[in-house]
Amino acid sequence: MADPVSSPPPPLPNGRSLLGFSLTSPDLVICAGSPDLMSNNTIFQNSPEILDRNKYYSTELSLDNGISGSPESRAKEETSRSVKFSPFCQTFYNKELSPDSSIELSLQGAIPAPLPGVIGINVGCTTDDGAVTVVDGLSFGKDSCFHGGDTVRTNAVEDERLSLYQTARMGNFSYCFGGLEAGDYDVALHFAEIVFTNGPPGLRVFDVFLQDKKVVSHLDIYAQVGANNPLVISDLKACVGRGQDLRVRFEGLIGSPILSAISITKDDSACAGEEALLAKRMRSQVPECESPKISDPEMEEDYQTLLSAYESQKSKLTETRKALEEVNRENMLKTKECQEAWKTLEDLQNELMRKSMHVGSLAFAVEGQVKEKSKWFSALKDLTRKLQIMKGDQIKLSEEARSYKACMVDMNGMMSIIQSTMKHQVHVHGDLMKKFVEGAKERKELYNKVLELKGNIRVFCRCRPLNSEEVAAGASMAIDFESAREGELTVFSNGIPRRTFKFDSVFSPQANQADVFEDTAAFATSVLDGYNVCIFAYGQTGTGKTFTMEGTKEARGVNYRTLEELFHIIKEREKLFRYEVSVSVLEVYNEQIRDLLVSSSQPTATLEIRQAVEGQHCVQGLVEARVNNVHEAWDVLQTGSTARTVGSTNANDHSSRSHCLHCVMVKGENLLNNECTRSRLWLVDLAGSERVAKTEVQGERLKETQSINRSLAALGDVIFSLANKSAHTPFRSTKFMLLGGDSKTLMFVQISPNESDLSETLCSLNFASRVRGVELGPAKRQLDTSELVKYKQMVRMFLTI
Ligand SMILES: Nc1ncnc2c1ncn2[C@@H]1O[C@H](COP(=O)(O)OP(=O)(O)OP(=O)(O)O)[C@@H](O)[C@H]1O
Repeated sequence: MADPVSSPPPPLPNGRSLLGFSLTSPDLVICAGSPDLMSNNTIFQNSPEILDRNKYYSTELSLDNGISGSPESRAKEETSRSVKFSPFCQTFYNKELSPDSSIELSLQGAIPAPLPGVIGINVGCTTDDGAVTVVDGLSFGKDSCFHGGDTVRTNAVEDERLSLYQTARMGNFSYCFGGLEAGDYDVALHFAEIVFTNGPPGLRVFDVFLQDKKVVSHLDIYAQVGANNPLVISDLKACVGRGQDLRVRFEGLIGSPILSAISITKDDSACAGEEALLAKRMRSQVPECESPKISDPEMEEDYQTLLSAYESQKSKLTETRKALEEVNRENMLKTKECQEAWKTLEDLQNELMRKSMHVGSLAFAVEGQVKEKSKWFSALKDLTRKLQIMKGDQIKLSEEARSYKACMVDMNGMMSIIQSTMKHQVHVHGDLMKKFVEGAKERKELYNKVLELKGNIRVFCRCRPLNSEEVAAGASMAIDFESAREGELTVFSNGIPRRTFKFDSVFSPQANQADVFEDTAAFATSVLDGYNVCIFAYGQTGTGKTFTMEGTKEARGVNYRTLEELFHIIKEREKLFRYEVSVSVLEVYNEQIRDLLVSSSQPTATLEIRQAVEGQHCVQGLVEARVNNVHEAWDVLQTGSTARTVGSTNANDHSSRSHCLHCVMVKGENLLNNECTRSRLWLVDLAGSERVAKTEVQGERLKETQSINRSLAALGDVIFSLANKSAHTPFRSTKFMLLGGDSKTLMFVQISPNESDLSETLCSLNFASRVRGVELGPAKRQLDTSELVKYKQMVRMFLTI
């Protein structure tokens, strides 16, 4: 006897496998939010329809056919195991299932009953999706008869012919078609990968069961036809017994199964053949019995015995049939009970599934809460620790505050002491400041006094060395510097000492520029103390006036060194004094004043001297360039010097034919008492004095030389006027009145050592000596003006020879 149950009930699904994900995993959230799933679809909204379990588990018992079906039908089953793709699929994609995939077809025991039936379902399609889809003459209506899974929809499949594949069902689901006539059916399944459209293969592998028999195994749609392409597996044979349902179930091996459409058509030919075969077998198994005619009494007896045995067997068979029918009825009842139990079980499973999902989401939420709680807990722990530290700090601070409070009392006492000390100090400071200002003033006055004692007009004599031409010509020295340290020099003529001169300083040809400046530096201090200073070089052409004043880049002269000293003292005094320095450069040429800072391209206006304050004069409209350091000042002075008028004389190839006057204006402010000063430093390189007869010049150059000599004679007037401290300069015709006023004057008298220049040398020395003598001696104050006039006339006479 065969097993009375045609197919075992499917294994009881648990909530976890139904869900397809771990309850505590975040898959739940990801699935719900996946863009591949329709957002308005939930598992609850797509609850499966209740299957007709009366049919699902009904079992037909037949002694005639047995459970496995006839050998013929088994033979047919063997031959019908095949994989068939629809022409549609083959035409468009021409692909086959992978070797791993196989499709099995099993023929169930069937009772022949010619029933019409064609079912087409567009899986995942709802009534909202519109009209019925027709493919290959078969209509596909809205989705029904399903159990489990979710609907999926895609817009990627736009071809109208492929509209069947725009919707699908995904998950572990099954279809159950009830009310079918008993018989064989052809089942065609339509698949398309519309979710994992980017692959790779192997993301979704599943099996298909027909009437609980696996007919397709390890199906991987993406591996077969790629994404958004149809795959049709047709001619899957299913046999439906009387009162049975047709069941198609999908089980995922990797991921969830997916189905786009399903079609079922009745296979009449198979049923007809099966029916005929069944009738033949029925006939062969139940032959008609006729009573044979037996003549032999023994045989008659045997026959009767057999007949009675047959009758008894027949009655037993009838009883057995009755018993079987009874068993069948009981079985039906039990089946009904089982179906009810199954339905209850399924309800429970659904409930369990819902609960599991709820538990899953709760678990997820709890997990989140736990995480949040632990976060808060650690934050709380952190805060507690900080609070403890702060408490400790607060205790320390309280202690410190207490000690500070105690200190404050002492501090207040100290404060009052400090305040009174401060007051005293401020008072002392005021006194000190007053004393300092007075001291500074006193120092200035004393310094000035010293300079005054040295003489307001001081005369330094400097002798240049014999130049190479003079040496080559065998020139002899006319000056002896043995007593130069005492400020004396002796003039020789033909080897006999003719006369000795005494000056404030005498510099022999061996003295360098630094030696010369050593005694000059004090004048820079005087300028910053607010005194006017005038330093000029006087002498015969080519005796080194320009060399002493300007110098060269390698051997800086008085001009550069005085400026350097000036800015050095300004830097030293910067905390006590604020100074502003500006410079002008002008030349006196042919009795005309020219501003050397005005570009030669600009029209030159005749500059005139005006009286500024009592005893002081200034040039109106003279450019004054503001300078901040020695470099800026030197650059400006150099610009002016290069514009100076020079010419060639017998005595000097590059003789200065004009008087070059550099004026440095200093404005000072004492930051302690706000006392302001305004002073000038004149640095004058005079044109060379020379005798007209000696230089043999004529025409313009003669006029030029005469003009130079005239102005130098006028300089004598100015100097003597300074010596007299006369507020009124009697020689207004000279431009040197500029140098007038309360000036300290330093005169460099430059001489030549050459004996052939002796007469010019004597003239210069005499002039310088008289000037010095006039100024220095106490006789100065009682200076005889007739004597002064005599000297001036001497100078004039000498210069015009
Ligand atoms: N003390 C000295 N040591 C070395 N060389 C000197 C010295 N004095 C003058 N000389 C040189 O003598 C030459 C003439 O000097 P400088 O031009 O300075 O004379 P000057 O008196 O300015 O002439 P002028 O009045 O014609 O302009 C220059 O070549 C200069 O370098």
